[in-house]
This record gives sequence, structure tokens and C-alpha cells, in this order.
Amino acid sequence: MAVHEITHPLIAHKLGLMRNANVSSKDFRELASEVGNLLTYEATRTLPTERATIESWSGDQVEVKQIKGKKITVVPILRAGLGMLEGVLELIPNAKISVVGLYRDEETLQPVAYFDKVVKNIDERTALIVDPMLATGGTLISTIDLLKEKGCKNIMGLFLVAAPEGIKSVVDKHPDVDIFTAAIDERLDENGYILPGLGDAGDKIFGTR
Ligand SMILES: O=P(O)(O)OC[C@H]1O[C@H](OP(=O)(O)OP(=O)(O)O)[C@H](O)[C@@H]1O
Ligand SMILES: O=c1cc[nH]c(=O)[nH]1
Ligand SMILES: [Mg+2]
Repeated sequence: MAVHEITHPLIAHKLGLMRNANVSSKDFRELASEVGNLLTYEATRTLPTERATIESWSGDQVEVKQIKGKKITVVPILRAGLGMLEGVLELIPNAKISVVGLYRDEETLQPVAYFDKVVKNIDERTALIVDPMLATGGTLISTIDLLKEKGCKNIMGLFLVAAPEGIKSVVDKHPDVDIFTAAIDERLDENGYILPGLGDAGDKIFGTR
């Protein structure tokens, strides 16, 4: 497993706008999607390619590269993961989508799973989990457990902000999973919120705060 903090200036700038207490839902949603797009570009950098021969505009046979194998299923975690989905799909528009629904119980901070609709041949695909926040790590660990139970072997996760405590828990439990995050923040507060963080990402994306 590797944890990648993507320190690109565009990502840093957009994340800075999202941290503003007065950011509107419209702006937060647009920025979540844009950062999701940029993280996808980074996370797909190491996808294996293969050579193929095609007929080009001139009628000549030319060798091109294409992504090898069964490719990707994008796994947005409801609700907040939906806020990044459009930006991810802009770069991999043919990806199959496997939706999972989990929320974090506000008292216990434990994840509660309430929905999953995963593509059938997930054992042949790389799963790209998308969720703005990796806090205690409980939600991500449950999602990875679920995907592995269904046979998925290659798993990556995209996050806007991750807490060191959550990253450690995920690395301990699932050392094979690659994590790409726009920022590794300082710590969790006593309610399990990331500091400095973004606040409640789901509420901001859906305007329910
Ligand atoms: O790492 P954890 O401590 O498990 O917390 C992270 C989870 O919390 C948030 O979801 P939330 O429970 O607020 O659900 P929502 O997306 O429906 O708002 C966030 O989008 C992650 O899914
Ligand atoms: O900081 C946090 C932690 C969990 N969920 C959020 O939306 N934000
Ligand atoms: Mg929420």
C-alpha cells in the first residue's frame, strides 16, 4: 500500500477555497468534483497499458497504447462521494459504477452500511473508491471489506482530506490498498471531525447543514 498526498498547486488552491467557512454549496460541490478530477489523473498514472494496432487517418497501420484489461469500477460512497463522481467520470467516462451507502453513526463513529449495488465482475476490475473524507477510517475499512468479500483484488481510494489516525487504521487493516488524497490534515477532534478539515462534506454538498 502507498499513501499519496497530491501536492499540485491547482489542488492546493481549490482545497483552500473549500476550507472557507462561507463557501456555498454550489462552489463546494463544483470544487469537490474538480479536485476529484485531478486526483483521478494522478491515481490512474500507473494503470497498465497494452499495444494495439489500428488504421490511422492516412490508411497506415499504427501502433497505439490502450488501457489493459477489464479496467475500472468507480465506487462512490453515499452520500458525499457523489460530489466527486462527475469529475472522476470526466476522465474515465466508460467506467462502470458500483454504489455503496454507509453513514457514520454520530455517537459511536462506527460505519453503518445501508446499500450496495456493485458490478458483477468486480473480481476482474480495479475499484476506485471516492469519498471526500477519510476520518477515523471506519467507513473506508468497511467498504474495502465489502469489495474484497465480493472478490475485488485491486483497490484504490480518492479523498479530498484524510486524517493521520484514519490512514493508520486503514494501512493496518488493508495494507494492499492505495490511497490518493489532496491533503493529509493534522488530527481528529473529539467528535471525529478532521482538523482543519472541511466540516461535514455531505452536508455541504447536499445543502443540508
Ligand atoms: O472515516 P470515518 O470516520 O468513517 O468518516 C468518514 C465518512 O464520514 C462521512 O460520511 P457521513 O457519515 O457524514 O455520511 P454522508 O456522506 O451521508 O454525509 C464521509 O463522507 C465518509 O464517508
Ligand atoms: O471531518 C469530517 C469527518 C467525517 N465526515 C465529514 O464529513 N467530515
Ligand atoms: Mg456527512
